[in-house]
Amino acid sequence: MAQFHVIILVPLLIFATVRIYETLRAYKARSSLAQKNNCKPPKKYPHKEPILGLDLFYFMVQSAKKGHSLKSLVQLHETYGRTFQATSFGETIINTTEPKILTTVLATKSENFGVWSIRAPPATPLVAGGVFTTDGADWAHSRGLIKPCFARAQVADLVSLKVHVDRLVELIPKDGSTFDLQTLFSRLSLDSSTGFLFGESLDSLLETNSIETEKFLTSFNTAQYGVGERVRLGKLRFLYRDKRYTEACKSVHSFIDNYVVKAVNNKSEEEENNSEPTNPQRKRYILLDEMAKVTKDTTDLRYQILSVFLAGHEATAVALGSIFFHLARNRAIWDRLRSEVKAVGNAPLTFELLKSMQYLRYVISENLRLNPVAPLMSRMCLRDTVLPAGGGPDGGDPLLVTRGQTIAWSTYALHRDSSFWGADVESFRPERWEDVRPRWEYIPFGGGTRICPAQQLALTEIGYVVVRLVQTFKTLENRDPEPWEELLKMTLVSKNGVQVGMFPE
Ligand code: HEM
Repeated sequence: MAQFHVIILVPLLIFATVRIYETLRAYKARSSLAQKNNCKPPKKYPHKEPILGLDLFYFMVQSAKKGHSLKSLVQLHETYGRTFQATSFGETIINTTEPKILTTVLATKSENFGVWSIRAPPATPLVAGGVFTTDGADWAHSRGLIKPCFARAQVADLVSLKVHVDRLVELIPKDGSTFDLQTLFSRLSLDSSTGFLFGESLDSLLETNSIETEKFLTSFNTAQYGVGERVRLGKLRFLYRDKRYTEACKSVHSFIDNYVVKAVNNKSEEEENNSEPTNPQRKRYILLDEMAKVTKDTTDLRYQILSVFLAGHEATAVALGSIFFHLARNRAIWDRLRSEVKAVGNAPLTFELLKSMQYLRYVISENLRLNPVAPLMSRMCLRDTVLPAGGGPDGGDPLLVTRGQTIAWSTYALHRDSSFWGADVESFRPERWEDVRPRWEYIPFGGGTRICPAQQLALTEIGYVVVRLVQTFKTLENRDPEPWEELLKMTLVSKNGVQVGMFPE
């Protein structure tokens, strides 16, 4: 018996001693790092329940129910400053809108911060790999796979987009009757992104969807809703047990696998015969075809492509929706935009022409300021790191963040910092872009190493769609008496859609 105790107790004692030693060593190293760099602790949220931080969680849940999550975050920053520490289910969260911290986390020391532990667990099994959820070497592999496809040559490919926009224009009632423009933009974005990603558009604007497409869309919505719920639940995500979620993920995989197998077979055949694609549709840049040049692993390809689809399939539609939400409520802005569009006459809408239209750029930028598509972002700290600001009572001193802490920022709140943007932060005023030159105060596409690879593609597509609609319709009328109400999914959309009436030229 005594021998048994020794066998059990000695290893336990050694293990405990090693752990205590390691903890003390880490504590000492952190203290000396903080001291050497004059780090100060950040301002703290005054939790009533400081262990799990349930009071703040409850406040945010109530805000979400009222559709005020983002406004509440702005208020929290107004009260506690650009950087403050809070607790969420026992974990430390550094909330910030400090540009100096964002530069460090996203660019200069980005290798010390990751997304895997934040994004991968809730997104599994829908997406188990790929650019959006991985870090380190896996992320570099995925980013390398998609890079060639987002090069400028591809961005300027507006021929395919024209076909989809023609269909959208067809579907808009010409007698001024009320309709939801947001729904049409969602279908446009879906058609254009699937064409570019899979090589075959879902053609949802044709209203002749196959049963498979309908099933895919329903399954994808269910799966995406499930991912959203799991993100919201955080550590408690194990409580989310919905069989429909697992079934939907399987159904999405089987739909995507058809495209993957087709792309791999095509590429293998071309490589065997040393030939070019015979199908003219596949002569343009298609993300899946480009990826199949590098890997023929169908499971890897499934997650690589789904990852990009998840990140980007609705972003353009969301941005277009909020632009028209504001245009419908601002006659003077619509008129000024029309003057600029009229001035270009019938010139072909190329990448260069769209880029040269200054007021169009102002309208798009102002919209992404006021309604950033991805309003909430975060990173997990992977290695102890000294941040250049965020410490001390006014947040002006360096701050040490340690492994396992989360840095969270609300792009929505950052874009409403009145000390940079002025007192009229809540106004949709494209003219402000005549004077402001933001750097890290404005990051609708993120920044640094993980900046959105599709930024140019998205801006070109948005510009093209706006110009086409302004060319085709002389009047845009708002048919929704309500102000903007937030609907926070993975993206930020208008809860009531974009209810408008339009009259052609
Ligand atoms: C207005 C449109 C869009 C906006 C505002 C936008 C914004 C963003 C933002 C904020 C990020 C996160 C960066 C980070 O984690 O720090 C991101 C990442 C990403 N976006 Fe976009 N995006 C848009 C359109 C698209 C489109 C159309 C696609 C693809 C077709 C796309 C593909 C991606 C991918 C793959 C990533 C992950 C990059 C990485 O982690 O390395 N985005 N985007």
